[in-house]
Amino acid sequence: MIIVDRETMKNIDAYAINELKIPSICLVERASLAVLNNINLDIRNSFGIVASVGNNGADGMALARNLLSIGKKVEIYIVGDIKKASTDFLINFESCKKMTDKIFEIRTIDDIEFFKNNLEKINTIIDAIFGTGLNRTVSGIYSYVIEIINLSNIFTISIDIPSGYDCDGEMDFGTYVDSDFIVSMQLMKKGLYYDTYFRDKIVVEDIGIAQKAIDKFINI
Ligand SMILES: NC(=O)C1=CN([C@@H]2O[C@H](COP(=O)(O)OP(=O)(O)OC[C@H]3O[C@@H](n4cnc5c(N)ncnc54)[C@H](O)[C@@H]3O)[C@@H](O)[C@H]2O)[C@H](O)CC1
Ligand SMILES: [K+]
Repeated sequence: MIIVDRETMKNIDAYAINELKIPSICLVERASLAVLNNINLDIRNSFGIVASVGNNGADGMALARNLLSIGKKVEIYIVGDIKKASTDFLINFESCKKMTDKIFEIRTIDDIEFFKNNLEKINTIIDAIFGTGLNRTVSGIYSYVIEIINLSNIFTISIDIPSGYDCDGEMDFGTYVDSDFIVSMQLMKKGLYYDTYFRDKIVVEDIGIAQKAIDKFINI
């Protein structure tokens, strides 16, 4: 098994997209389908997609669109400034806006209360707040949202990495999602592998990042 740190994963991602010209939206779509294929859709019918506005959130928007397409109950909660959203986030966010009006921004303490109360109506949380882009302490509204997710005791699936958890397993960024299951993209992340608490709750899925990009940065 190949195990990578954050920097190596970011380098591989960038090389695949910028040098091999693999469209990043294709990787995002594959990531969303990788999560979808790991959900038991016979028992999971109502979803709260909790996303920030980077590419971990982009994976979340693509998954939300796919869940809406098959008729699942989906509520989308955005934590972060949509005006700063990544291009890939906006592509599927635009579609989600056409498919549902249950899209809520979490910015204030009142929004936090609304979020907490609404969670009672769903049976699965999708954590799409942060992935390999986490680079500083989790604070403010982000930490409130993560605490509410953890206190909810609702089955929580994290995209790529539990939000707030350091990909390399070295830094304490304050708080992180206590994921029940993690679908990590393409390669096992160092922090998750060496942390026995998460290692048994994770699957690694191929999302179409070419072996040529991996070989360039991995010295086997
Ligand atoms: N193109 C690709 O490389 C692919 C990535 N995939 C997914 O994308 C994430 C990595 O996305 P990125 O945009 O780099 O960062 P995040 O979405 O993890 O974070 C968003 C954004 O948040 C800011 N930030 C960092 N730390 C904090 C903090 N403590 N508080 C507030 N904000 C914070 C920072 O600016 C980040 O940019 C990867 O994990 C995958 O899920 C696709 O799956 C495949 C292609
Ligand atoms: K995440």
